[in-house]
Amino acid sequence: MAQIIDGKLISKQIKDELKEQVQSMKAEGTNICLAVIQVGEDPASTVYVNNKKKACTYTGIESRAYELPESTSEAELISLVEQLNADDGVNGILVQLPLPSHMNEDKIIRTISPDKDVDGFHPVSVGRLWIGEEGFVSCTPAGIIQLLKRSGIEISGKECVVIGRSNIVGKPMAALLLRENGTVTVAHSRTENLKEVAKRADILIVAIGKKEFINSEYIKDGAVIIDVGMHRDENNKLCGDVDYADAVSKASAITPVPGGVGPMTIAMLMNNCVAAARRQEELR
Ligand SMILES: NC(=O)C1=CN([C@@H]2O[C@H](COP(=O)(O)OP(=O)(O)OC[C@H]3O[C@@H](n4cnc5c(N)ncnc54)[C@H](OP(=O)(O)O)[C@@H]3O)[C@@H](O)[C@H]2O)C=CC1
Ligand SMILES: Nc1nc(=O)c2c([nH]1)NC[C@@H]1CN(c3ccc(C(=O)N[C@@H](CCC(=O)O)C(=O)O)cc3)C=[N+]21
Repeated sequence: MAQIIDGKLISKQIKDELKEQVQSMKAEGTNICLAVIQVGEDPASTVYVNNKKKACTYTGIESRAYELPESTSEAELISLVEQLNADDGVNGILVQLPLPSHMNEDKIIRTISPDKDVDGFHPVSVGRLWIGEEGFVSCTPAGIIQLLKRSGIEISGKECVVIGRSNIVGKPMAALLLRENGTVTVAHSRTENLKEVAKRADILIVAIGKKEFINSEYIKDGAVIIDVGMHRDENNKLCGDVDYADAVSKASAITPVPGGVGPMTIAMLMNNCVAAARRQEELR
């Protein structure tokens, strides 16, 4: 029987730990505030943004929501980000992705001050991660490391295969597994013999963006399966990049969707906000 890794429960534990830290910081006069910017009304983004607001309320972090119309110009968005960079009352800035197609996401991400980059997407944060300096780490991969550690799964020395090489999931995931002394392979759409490559994994992280793509044929007996994917099926039910019903028979541990990686992303965002406020306090 596979161990079901309960991301909802583990994320609650982390949020409870953070809640206490936020309380004691508040008692010493440090308020913590996250600014969340959403451009347009993509329904999936609205769900995620609302989950972030709820987590802020739960942990005692103030959240400021900026809901901008789809028609907002890039210059207007940049000017809002610059204003928030300069605002001492704001500790973290998150611009929800994807942005409308008339905007250059990389340019917007670079506008966010690296000191307030709680998503960990700024090139400065990415560089710090790869050279092992302290900095903000992308929330989804950071959450996956917490899931593994808190489930008692050893990373050091293990064969870790990451499928997907996006800047926000696959690449930072590879960096973190390497930092934890895993032996890391990154696979992608040009990988030959993906099944064989995936089957090497003791720990298989799947971030492809294709509904239920990975089944038991890609899985070594006893592997740990982490499913980052997020989709809705024909019946509007959430599902992942992994065919859970099939994969569960081979895995020693597996994350469900929903209730796996998703809630951890939000918990790590809260963690990054607390860290941002701490660092800014030290710099003052
Ligand atoms: N739960 C959470 O908190 C989060 C969930 N997500 C979800 O995770 C998934 C991945 O997100 P993201 O990384 O942003 O996605 P991207 O679309 O940016 O990247 C997908 C990656 O998968 C690779 N890929 C695509 N098709 C294949 C294939 N057939 N075989 C092997 N590799 C393939 C691509 O390769 P190539 O580079 O060659 O094109 C690319 O590197 C999505 O479902 C997304 O919704 C994302 C962020 C957070
Ligand atoms: N700047 C930016 N930062 C992000 O971190 C970011 C982003 N843009 N754009 C989109 C992706 C996706 N993402 C998720 C967050 C929470 C859940 C989550 O809470 N999932 C729940 C279910 C949610 C539901 O009910 O739909 C679960 O898996 O149990 C999922 C996905 C953050 N992202």
